[in-house]
Amino acid sequence: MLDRDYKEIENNLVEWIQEKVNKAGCQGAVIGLSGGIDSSVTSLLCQKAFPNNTLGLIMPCQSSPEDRIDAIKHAEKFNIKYKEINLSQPYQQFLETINNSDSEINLEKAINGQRQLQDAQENFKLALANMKPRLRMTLLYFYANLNNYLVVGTDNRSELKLGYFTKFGDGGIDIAPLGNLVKLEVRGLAREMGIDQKIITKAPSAGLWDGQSDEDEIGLSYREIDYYIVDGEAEAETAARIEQISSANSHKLELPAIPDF
Ligand SMILES: Nc1ncnc2c1ncn2[C@@H]1O[C@H](COP(=O)(O)OP(=O)(O)OC[C@H]2O[C@@H]([n+]3cccc(C(=O)O)c3)[C@H](O)[C@@H]2O)[C@@H](O)[C@H]1O
Ligand SMILES: Nc1ncnc2c1ncn2[C@@H]1O[C@H](COP(=O)(O)OP(=O)(O)OP(=O)(O)O)[C@@H](O)[C@H]1O
Ligand SMILES: [Mg+2]
Repeated sequence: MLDRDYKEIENNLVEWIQEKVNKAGCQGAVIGLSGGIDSSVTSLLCQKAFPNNTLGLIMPCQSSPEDRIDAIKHAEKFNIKYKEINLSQPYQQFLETINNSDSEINLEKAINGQRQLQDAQENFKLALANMKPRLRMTLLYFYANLNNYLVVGTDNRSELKLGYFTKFGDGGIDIAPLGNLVKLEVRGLAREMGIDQKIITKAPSAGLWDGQSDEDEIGLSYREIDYYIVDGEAEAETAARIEQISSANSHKLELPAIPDF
């Protein structure tokens, strides 16, 4: 699986992005830059496809300062135009508005700047966390509208199979160039493209709360997930778990249900 011609994949994806953007009658691409591997690879592909019309947006939202630095370094290393727009305050204001308007919920902990939501009730934690990618999506579309660009998503095949993304958040995109590559293949492509080693080796994280890790939250390693997706190889229990998660989240890749009567 890992033994693929990544140079050829890179060239094909650059061409594919050009085709999709041109076919849409658009001029370029806007991408959220997180300092993680998926957005680093995607932004570099876009930069190669549209050297003068690629925009990276760094959007901290009570997130890791180190990831922000990694994103800036990546953009500067590859000469990717970027803007930084900090969403921590608007996010905070959303929470305060909910808190002041809805007497049934108490968001005091979150409002007091407590980034650690680990202790919160699961529903509460996800409801708060998922607002962050949805705010980012709003800004990405602002810049897409403004510049006649497409919003280029970073979702890979592993995340799409599991539905491991926020509906209408990081899943709210126009095209997904990495959508046919599993995470381990994205790493192969990143090495081929000269992405920083630090970005390639950092633990995948949605960065929605302190210490979040994809593999911990999913309860499976990308090695297990990817070998199952690509080769069908997995312990029976692992395979069943992947299919169960995938099926529960399949609605995220479908259009809203409409009555057929
Ligand atoms: N059967 C169904 N048919 C139609 N709609 C259905 C549905 N079941 C739920 N829904 C709707 O979907 C909502 C749940 O979906 P959603 O809001 O996405 O929320 P949910 O899937 O619970 O949470 C998002 C997950 O993605 C992870 N994530 C997010 C962002 C980035 C990354 C990353 O890898 O970087 C990972 C995050 O850590 C979390 O585990 C429900 O509240 C409901 O509105
Ligand atoms: N702080 C941020 N600023 C801008 N965009 C962000 C930020 N955090 C997340 N995103 C966007 O959301 C996408 C989904 O996050 P995700 O964590 O899956 O990808 P990643 O960070 O690029 O790679 P990894 O999965 O290895 O952490 C990112 O690729 C990026 O486009
Ligand atoms: Mg990340």
